[in-house]
Amino acid sequence: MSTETTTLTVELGERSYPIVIGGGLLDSAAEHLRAVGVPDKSPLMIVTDDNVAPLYLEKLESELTNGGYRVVSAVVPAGEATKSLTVYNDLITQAIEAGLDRSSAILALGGGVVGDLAGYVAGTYMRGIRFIQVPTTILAHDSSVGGKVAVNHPLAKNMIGVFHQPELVLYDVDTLSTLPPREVRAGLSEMVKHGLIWDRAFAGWCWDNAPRLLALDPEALIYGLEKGCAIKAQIVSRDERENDLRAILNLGHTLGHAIEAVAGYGRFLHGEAIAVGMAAAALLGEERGGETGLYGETMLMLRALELPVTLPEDMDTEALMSAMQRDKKFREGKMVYIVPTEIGRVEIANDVEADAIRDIIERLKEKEESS
Ligand SMILES: NC(=O)c1ccc[n+]([C@@H]2O[C@H](COP(=O)([O-])OP(=O)(O)OC[C@H]3O[C@@H](n4cnc5c(N)ncnc54)[C@H](O)[C@@H]3O)[C@@H](O)[C@H]2O)c1
Ligand SMILES: O=C(O)C(=O)C[C@@H](O)[C@H](O)[C@H](O)COP(=O)(O)O
Ligand SMILES: [Zn+2]
Repeated sequence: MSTETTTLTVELGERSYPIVIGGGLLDSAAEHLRAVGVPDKSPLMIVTDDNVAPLYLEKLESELTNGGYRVVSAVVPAGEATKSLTVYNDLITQAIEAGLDRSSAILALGGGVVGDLAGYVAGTYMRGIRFIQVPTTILAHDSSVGGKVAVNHPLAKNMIGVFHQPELVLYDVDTLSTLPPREVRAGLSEMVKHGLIWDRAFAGWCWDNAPRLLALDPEALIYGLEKGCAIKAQIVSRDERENDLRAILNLGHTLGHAIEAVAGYGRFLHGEAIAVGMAAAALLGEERGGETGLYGETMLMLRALELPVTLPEDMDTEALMSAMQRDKKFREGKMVYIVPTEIGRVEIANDVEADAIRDIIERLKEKEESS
């Protein structure tokens, strides 16, 4: 996929950083690291997973080595279960053994799992060292931007983490050509989320262009990724630490994270669980007086992207309800839900009754039975 390079900026004062999006960027990684001031006297550590390593690790290692950097690499098992304190501890050990110091950078080469995990290592090793995101999934247009980094606890997603912004997001879209179709679909879930929370026209565009996006049409894909990154960057710039506005990026996540934890990490991909969560949120929104057709249109969009919109019959409603109590938006005894009011607009609501959520969960199961 050969394309022009676009650079967006996450505006965070002296911690602002570029998101560079284009084809062939792995081949010029050293130049991009230098441009953001990563020194070459201290070793760098690339963290990647065992699916991505055979595809892109050697290319990145040799580019950086040829560019004058000293590089060590750590390969973790692919999959959500890797976002754990156990793997985190292994990576800290490898960083110490490799002699990483406070001028070193950690590079995350992979999807959101590697990005969140490596970012948490970078954010805590010696109280925080430089961090570079090198995303290789569609979903990672979301996860690589904004500095939320974490590992999971068996009881709750992303429960152990920090905010640690990267200094560069280097998004080589050529890497996306090797993504398995299920991962393509899961990534598009967060793309359409950016439309559903912020930009009605973009949500409509994702719907209209679903076949092109699913087929990895380069023009459509790059437009969608740039637009998604731009929306995320705007929101993060206005509310870096989720005091208020940033919570809207959590559309579908209260239920989605509960689904991931209750099902067992990895059974539902993150983007799949979030799609079910967004369907639930749209149903809730319509019932609370949102625009007519909100639920129906959201369902059509998600289905056009071939995403799940129902829950398996055997999913335990009360287990989901308990897991939702552990959501990071739960404050002062109140659940907070991101509820659509129309396509492209959401409210942050703390007055949703638990029974309304229970009822919606049951109805999402019923829909599967009748289809
Ligand atoms: N920090 C944030 O703001 C944020 C935002 C959204 C999601 N997340 C997190 O991101 C994670 C999901 O990320 P993901 O969907 O990228 O999952 P992932 O990192 O597990 O990647 C998906 C799968 O694709 C493989 N893969 C990655 N790149 C590939 C490529 N180019 N070619 C072939 N295979 C490739 C991986 O090995 C993995 O098996 C979840 O843990 C979620 O909580 C974080
Ligand atoms: O960046 C954010 O803010 C988001 O909410 C983006 C989400 O897509 C992402 O899954 C995030 O990791 C969820 O954050 P959490 O605070 O609910 O764990
Ligand atoms: Zn998410």
